[in-house]
Amino acid sequence: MTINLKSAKSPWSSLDGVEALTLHPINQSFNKEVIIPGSKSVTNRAFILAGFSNGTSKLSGYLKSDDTYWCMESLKKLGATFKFIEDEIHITGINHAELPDKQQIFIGSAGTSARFLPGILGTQEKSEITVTSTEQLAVRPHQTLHEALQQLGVEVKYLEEEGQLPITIKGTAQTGGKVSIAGNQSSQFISGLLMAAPLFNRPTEIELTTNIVQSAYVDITIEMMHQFGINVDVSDDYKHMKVEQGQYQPATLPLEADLSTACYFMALAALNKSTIKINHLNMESHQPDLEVVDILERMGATVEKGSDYVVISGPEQLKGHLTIDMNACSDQALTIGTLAAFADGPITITGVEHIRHHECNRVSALTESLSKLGIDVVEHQDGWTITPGQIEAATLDTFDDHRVAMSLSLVGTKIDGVKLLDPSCVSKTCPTYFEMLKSLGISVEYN
Ligand SMILES: O=C(O)C1=C[C@@H](OP(=O)(O)O)[C@@H](O)[C@H](O)C1
Ligand SMILES: C=C(OP(=O)(O)O)C(=O)O
Repeated sequence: MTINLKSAKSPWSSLDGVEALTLHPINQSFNKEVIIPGSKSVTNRAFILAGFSNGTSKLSGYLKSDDTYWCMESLKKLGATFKFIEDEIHITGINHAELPDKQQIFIGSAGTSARFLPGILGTQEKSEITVTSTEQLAVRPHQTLHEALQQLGVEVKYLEEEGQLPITIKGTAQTGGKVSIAGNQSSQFISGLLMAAPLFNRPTEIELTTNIVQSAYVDITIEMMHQFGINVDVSDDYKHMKVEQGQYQPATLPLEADLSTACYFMALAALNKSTIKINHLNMESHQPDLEVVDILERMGATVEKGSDYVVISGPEQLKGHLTIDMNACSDQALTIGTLAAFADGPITITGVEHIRHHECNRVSALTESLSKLGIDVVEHQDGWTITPGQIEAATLDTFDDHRVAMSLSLVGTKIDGVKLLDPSCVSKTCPTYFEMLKSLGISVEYN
């Protein structure tokens, strides 16, 4: 029996049937403004917390993409209702005590749903929920989270391969209590435990046995749990967290724009001696990819930060001779790795071993892609040393990974004829990405 699917394409995907696209360079500087769609991380947290609140939440600024579509559909199957009213989404939550006795949900390729939902689904003894996904997501790391949930009284059963999706989740008479978990594979495991904790039938204490990668995502979780009425006690070193039992309360919230998506537009300006103003950003955001602004500054870009915008202007020549630890904002390692090919000296990126287990093995995917473009790349276990050189156009695989596609698209804005295969994978988090590039004057030819 195989119940996982190959594709996460949804009614919110774009570029249906487009097998490849070719990019052509800009050839002149531009000075433009853009608005970035909602954050996938914030939207899926808001959908889930609203979906388990006792009332109706009103959210604006949410993201429409494959990851958020399948999260919404899963919550609807569990009993939540979603209504689109003008530019808001109104979500009426389910009481977790009324989860269906038996149900099967499909979460697409979303790491967020895979790590945030199992805990919450394990808060009821009577219900048995099967979680299926794409084949890509099925084989990403999950078992550390599942073992932690088992310590907390949740039953997790593997339906195919040990440690992989699909799984069936069921609560028991006694959930909650103390749990120890490692945070060095994925911060999402910790976020998932935190979000479930108030709904367990005992108070929950989480102890971290390692540091947390991309720990700012845990800050986003704690901040949003607070917005939905639940407080988390955290020690200064993040090693101990304590969550009391409680019910999520509905919230009315504007959701933040996606700072990960914003980075491709900042990088585009930095690379093309151009200026971009990105409006409606939360410049105090916990989203870790905001750190890219400082990285671009180190690479020679000029930065102006406003209260709700940032302006990035690219230099004549991007600077190299840098070592950059990107552990805290590793979703952007591919973006900076791609820009490194255009710098005036080598750039070493460190601290990103865990991205070998994201949508694809991102470390080897960038090595392969830049090598095809003629760039000298030395791959390390936790990153690369990239030495700029003569770049030749090539046809590039996108590994069904939105971040590979968006990062490599940057090369096509400088070098004529770069062809990207399967560009619709950007629909995971930004279905409108290539149309946004076009609106900035970049030539995108769909093949
Ligand atoms: O919590 C979140 O919303 C996310 C956490 C990070 O995952 P890991 O901590 O698994 O690296 C990040 O890469 C992902 O894009 C979004
Ligand atoms: C790793 C990512 O996604 P996910 O939420 O599926 O983990 C990402 O968006 O770069």
